[in-house]
Amino acid sequence: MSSPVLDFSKVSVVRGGTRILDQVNWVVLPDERWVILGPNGAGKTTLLQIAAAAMHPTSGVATLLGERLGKSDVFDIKPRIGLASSAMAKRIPADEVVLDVVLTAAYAVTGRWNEVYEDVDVNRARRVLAEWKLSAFDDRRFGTLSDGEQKRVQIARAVMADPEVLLLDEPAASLDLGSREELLQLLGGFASNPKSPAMVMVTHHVEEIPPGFSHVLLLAGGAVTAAGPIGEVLTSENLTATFGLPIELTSSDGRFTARAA
Ligand SMILES: Nc1ncnc2c1ncn2[C@@H]1O[C@H](COP(=O)(O)OP(=O)(O)OP(=O)(O)O)[C@@H](O)[C@H]1O
Repeated sequence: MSSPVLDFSKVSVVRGGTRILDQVNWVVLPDERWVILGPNGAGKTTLLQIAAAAMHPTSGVATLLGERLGKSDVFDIKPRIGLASSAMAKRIPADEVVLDVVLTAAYAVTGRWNEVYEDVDVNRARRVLAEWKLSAFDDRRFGTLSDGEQKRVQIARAVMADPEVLLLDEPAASLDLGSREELLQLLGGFASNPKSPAMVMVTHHVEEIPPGFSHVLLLAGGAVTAAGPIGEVLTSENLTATFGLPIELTSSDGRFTARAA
């Protein structure tokens, strides 16, 4: 068995006297694609922050890519992790050209400064932009793109550095139906490629789970209500327990729909 990319053991986070994460145990292997699902305030973003080495647990042990958080230098771990989130997007200058937004990821900075880019990096950035259907936008300024295009640029930027794990915080939030479906198709294609890194995606909606995702972690009140292969764990019963109201789940062709029962 290959080594885990993420290994959480009894991870808890306490902030201002509130227990935000409660004894979370979670293991992610390189070929797995996880969805983290749960209601507002469940602790999903906090869990992702730890997975991104952006926050340390109050107690418990988080091991990222074989490095124990708190014992290893986060500056060694962070470049190996790709993170796309709206918080990250806010740090991208609105007047930055899309090609540079992606290119700067190779140098772990936001905003072009004095770096001299190698042809090999420029070629890779163009390839990644094409992969995320962004070739037509490479000379556009980031701030002029639609929400859907900006989300794809964020992901392309995270993929550019060739991460060993790709973390996506609500990539489909605020997208219209067409943009959402376009993004889910791209994410599904990426997830199905065996060469892609491990993936973890936070979402509020089962409708936003791309086809090809393999596992789900359900979180409520900071605690895991269920975790494991999607086929076993994503059930009406587990969603009912997680969201605290009767929910009926239906699935078709690898996609899911949920509504109050
Ligand atoms: N510094 C803090 N002090 C106290 N409470 C905090 C702090 N940071 C976060 N919280 C609380 O922790 C809980 C979990 O937050 P988190 O953002 O991880 O949840 P989430 O599942 O991502 O929520 P959402 O779906 O609404 O984005 C929330 O109730 C939040 O108010």
